[in-house]
Amino acid sequence: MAISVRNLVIGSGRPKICVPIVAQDETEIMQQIAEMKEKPVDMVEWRMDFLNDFNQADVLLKKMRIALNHTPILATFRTQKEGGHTPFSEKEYEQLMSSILATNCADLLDIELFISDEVRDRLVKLAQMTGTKVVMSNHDFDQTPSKEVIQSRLLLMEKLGADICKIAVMPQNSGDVLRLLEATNELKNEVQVPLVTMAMGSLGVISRISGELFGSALTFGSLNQASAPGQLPIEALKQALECLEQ
Ligand SMILES: O=C1C[C@@](O)(C(=O)O)C[C@@H](O)[C@@H]1O
Repeated sequence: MAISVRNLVIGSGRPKICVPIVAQDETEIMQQIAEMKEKPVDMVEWRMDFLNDFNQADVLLKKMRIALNHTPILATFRTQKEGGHTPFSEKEYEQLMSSILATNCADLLDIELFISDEVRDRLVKLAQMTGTKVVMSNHDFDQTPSKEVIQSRLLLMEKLGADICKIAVMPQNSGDVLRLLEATNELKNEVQVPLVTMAMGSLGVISRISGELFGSALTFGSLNQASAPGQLPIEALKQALECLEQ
């Protein structure tokens, strides 16, 4: 099923292109936003774990909201155990995410499935109260779990209130990529929310462009610096998606 965020429909038609902002401070953030202006960007993900200083994150987000006009913003703090850049306690995670929600400037918030149950559930509730969509996520940078595990994690996310369920895995061989695609394809008509799945690294590139066929609604493309291995530059990603568009 598709959802709308501002004017963007996620979950029908070609996968939408989400571009991560990977920046240390306001100057870099604004430079990247300016560079995006000419590019086919459907949504921006702000990877807050790359920031030098988290204290001003809410103030920065308000400025980004203005600079980005109507482009939807996904706010993400990726924890280190799931591939993030900076060590952070759960308490800090919850405080940062709550301060982001209080601005009402993020359209979507990434909440990790495996943060503690209490923090996760409190943040989901807070996001719902502020009308912010929840992208629940899980990342495995070492391997690709079994099809059953991939599917059960995505189903659990839906049950816990996710508006979008996302999983990224690391394939060791082509069979792993196929399993991720099969898990997605089988589940796409069983869930009521859009799925976002990807196999990372060079082996997994096919999964970043084939979402319309197999059921992944969003794909991450890089501006200058990739936020995860295997991301294609935005223009190449757009071209590949157009080639495969049905
Ligand atoms: O969850 C994801 C997906 C991702 O890990 C990728 O593989 O493209 C990139 C991250 O920035 C994002 O938060």
